[in-house]
Amino acid sequence: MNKTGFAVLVDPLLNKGTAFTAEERAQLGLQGLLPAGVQTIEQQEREVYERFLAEPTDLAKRIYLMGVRDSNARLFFYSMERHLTEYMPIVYAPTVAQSIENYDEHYFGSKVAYVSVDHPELVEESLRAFAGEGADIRLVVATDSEGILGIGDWGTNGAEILTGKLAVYTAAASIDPAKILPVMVDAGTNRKELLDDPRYLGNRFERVRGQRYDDLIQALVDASLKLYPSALLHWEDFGRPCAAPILERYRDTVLTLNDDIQGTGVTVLGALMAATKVADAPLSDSRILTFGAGTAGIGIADQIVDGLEKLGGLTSAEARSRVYLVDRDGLILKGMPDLTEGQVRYAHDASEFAADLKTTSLAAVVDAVRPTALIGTSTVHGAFTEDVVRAMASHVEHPFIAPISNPTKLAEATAADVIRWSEGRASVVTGTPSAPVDYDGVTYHIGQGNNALMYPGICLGALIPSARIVSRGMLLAGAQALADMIDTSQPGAPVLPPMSDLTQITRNVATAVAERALEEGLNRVEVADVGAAIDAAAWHPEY
Ligand SMILES: NC(=O)c1ccc[n+]([C@@H]2O[C@H](COP(=O)([O-])OP(=O)(O)OC[C@H]3O[C@@H](n4cnc5c(N)ncnc54)[C@H](O)[C@@H]3O)[C@@H](O)[C@H]2O)c1
Ligand SMILES: O=C(O)C[C@H](O)C(=O)O
Ligand SMILES: [Mn+2]
Repeated sequence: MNKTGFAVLVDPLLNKGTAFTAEERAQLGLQGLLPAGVQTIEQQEREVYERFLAEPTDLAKRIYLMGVRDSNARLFFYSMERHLTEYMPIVYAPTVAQSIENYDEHYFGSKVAYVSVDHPELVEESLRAFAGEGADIRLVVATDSEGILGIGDWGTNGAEILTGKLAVYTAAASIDPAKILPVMVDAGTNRKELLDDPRYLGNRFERVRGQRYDDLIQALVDASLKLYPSALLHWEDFGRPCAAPILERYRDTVLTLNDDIQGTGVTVLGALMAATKVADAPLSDSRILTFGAGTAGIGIADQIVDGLEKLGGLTSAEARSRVYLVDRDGLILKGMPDLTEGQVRYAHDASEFAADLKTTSLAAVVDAVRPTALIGTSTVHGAFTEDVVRAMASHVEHPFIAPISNPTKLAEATAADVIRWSEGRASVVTGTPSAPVDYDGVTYHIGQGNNALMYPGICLGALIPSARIVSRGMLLAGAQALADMIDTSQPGAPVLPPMSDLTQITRNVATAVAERALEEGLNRVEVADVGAAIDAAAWHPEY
């Protein structure tokens, strides 16, 4: 049944507000519901952008823009397309973290589907209710909010991470917002302030673990496969105990992507490949030290190892031996208690090191390991001190240094400090945007090492041929496509393409990923021309 009257105006995918023409107003029963003036989308957009500029704080800007998204999606994306670089840090990281931390003051619930560990039998109904009968959902994005960025467990207040990821999907990959379903998995929260806060809206109990939790996740996977068999399931910001096990359970049989593990892994691998061009060293010479061996840290390690093996020609054992991890208790060594499965893969033998090595000193570990690349996924602000960066730069002419913990306040170092302390020799990427750095007559542009560069393209590339799974080969093809966009001939050039090129990055990644899926025979539909299929699938924010 076609909607009329207010039902049109409150549907963000139908609403045009004051841009409805006189004819449309008559047809849709809107006469009397709008002021007399008729605007073009350009006029509306100018007003949106002026109001965006006038809002006093980043958080106020985000609340305003997401309000536009919720009332008129085409207008929001039309505006985002025009001001992508300015809107990204507001809609997405780092400002999304402020939305979540201040949720109680500003939200009454986010526009997402909620599923509860108490009611796995209602999961299918929740998805149907949110998407509407007959919806053509191609992408399900789920979080349980246990590990939001680096700010931890935010229970259902973490739902805003979904609205941020969704906006990026559509802005970057032109995925029709009507085809994306965000799901807040409510398994409780371990944040005491929330449990004690009368305004908290999620389940008021500690996180449920074990069989009941696994059953809820299985119910979500089952419902998604049943209702939307060709959809990709994207997992975001699950906590360390759950993220990797969920991915391992489903990655070989279901079309699925863990953004923090795989999206981050390919982003950093792409940057590392570009950095080896700057260093004029083969990828196979890389030695990796990852500080913060959790979900993202292990995801990056695994992805780099796959790259060293398949692109660098090392054996799998050789590739693994090039990775060193430091976590809370220092350098990860065989026999340490309570290692995760991922950490065990990279635990080194203590006999490789001097007996008096202070394994909890990052600078001392850098001196012992002599890594070419240092990656920060620890959430420890300032952990890459001057000593650490100078140690990196003393062993390698062009080290790769990636303090990518989010949001900005948790980053291991600033780009400016890393450039200064390495005397302009390090290739740097940061998780949130960094201003260019002037040092010794050169302007250094800093790549944003954020999985936003990759997850839209991987997903689009998997959806175009309706891939059965996201294979390791598809991920590597994506990383290669990213690295291929980098021209390192200019001094100060970044090792990742700029966020302003996000739609082109996404297209290149998607093309490579789709072509690899076809080569590997993972496609469920035939695609003769990937580029034409991407164009045909694209949703455009126009009236
Ligand atoms: N830029 C990106 O695209 C991107 C993607 C994913 C995650 N991240 C960031 O990475 C960070 C980690 O995320 P995660 O999902 O891996 O979290 P996580 O909790 O799974 O991992 C964090 C790890 O850091 C370790 N750690 C904590 N304190 C430490 C210390 N003092 N010394 C050494 N290690 C310490 C923890 O023990 C844990 O293993 C977050 O800030 C997140 O925003 C960035
Ligand atoms: O959300 C981001 O900005 C990147 C990443 O997924 C993270 O968890 O930090
Ligand atoms: Mn994340």
